[in-house]
Amino acid sequence: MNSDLNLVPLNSSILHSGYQHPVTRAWANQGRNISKSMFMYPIFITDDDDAEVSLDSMPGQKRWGVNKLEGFLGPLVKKGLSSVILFGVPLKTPKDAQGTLADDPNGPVIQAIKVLRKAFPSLYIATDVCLCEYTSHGHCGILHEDGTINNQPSVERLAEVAVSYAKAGAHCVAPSDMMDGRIRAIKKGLIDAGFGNKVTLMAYSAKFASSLYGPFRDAVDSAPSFGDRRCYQLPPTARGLARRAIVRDASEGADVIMVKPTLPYLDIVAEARDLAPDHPLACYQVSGEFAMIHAGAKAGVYELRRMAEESVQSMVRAGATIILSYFTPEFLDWLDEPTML
Ligand SMILES: NCc1[nH]cc(CCC(=O)O)c1CC(=O)O
Ligand SMILES: [Zn+2]
Ligand SMILES: [Zn+2]
Repeated sequence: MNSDLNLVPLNSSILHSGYQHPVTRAWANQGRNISKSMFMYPIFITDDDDAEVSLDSMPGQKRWGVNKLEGFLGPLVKKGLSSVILFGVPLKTPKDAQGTLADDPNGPVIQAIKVLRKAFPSLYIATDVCLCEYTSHGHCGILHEDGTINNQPSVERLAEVAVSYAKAGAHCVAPSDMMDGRIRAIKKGLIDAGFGNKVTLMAYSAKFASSLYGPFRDAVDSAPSFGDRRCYQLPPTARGLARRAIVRDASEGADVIMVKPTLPYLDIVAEARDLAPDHPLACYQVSGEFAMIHAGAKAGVYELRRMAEESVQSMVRAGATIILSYFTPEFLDWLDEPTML
């Protein structure tokens, strides 16, 4: 008696022959490999110049003072670190409703840009642009009396901050606030200040209101003092809004499109690849994803390196060309070792 299986022609029923050897597994990779230059390392810089403070919720990550940056990053640059993204963490100076500290010339981010430009001439320096680390209320924009977002002054302030970072020497500004129209406002600010063709604008375009930002908010002390971010970060179910935000930001002048978080949103990464096929596409593997991968490894669910590699491989498969990850230092080592294919 013939089973259905026997009706399948022999040549199309066999796949193992195409990947039983490490060499054929390498050939099965239909596209790009993970490479060192894809990685951008997020760094927390605080306003205590000699600080080196471990973060409980993010294994191996620290809050750094500007005096420690050269010693910390030197070995990583030697291993091939090509880019960083800076987050300011002011803990000593009082915050206000406008986020005045965001572009304080003596603040940690502007100081760090200058130190890093000097110490590592080849290192590409991006800066996160947002107000939540600097506002007394912890929201990403400026508020009306009733606590809702006041969009126009928010985008004006964000553009001002982005231009200050450009003036200090940042190669790239990356607004993560999710205010409407901030890409256009920042692009215009950069052009008017003479940075139009010098500074990259990386837009956190599809940024979802996620549970996965918890460790970051601990790290930078930026949890909102009331309410939440659901009026400006995207609802997790909103594929349509994500698509519109990606198209809008590309049309407003973004040089790079970002999707964040990554693993629960790989479909959106693939959408972004289609909607903005000619833009570099960044994926932010956020603090909660990093913590989750560590926690699973600690619980014996999987081996850390394999899971970290699998997570980044999935982003690249979906279309990512840039990976923001707290695993960057590990990948600089792993990519020098034989792959695990
Ligand atoms: N605008 C702030 C900001 N910029 C980057 C992250 C998340 C980074 C991470 O979790 O690693 C957040 C947190 C948030 O929006 O609440
Ligand atoms: Zn913010
Ligand atoms: Zn609300």
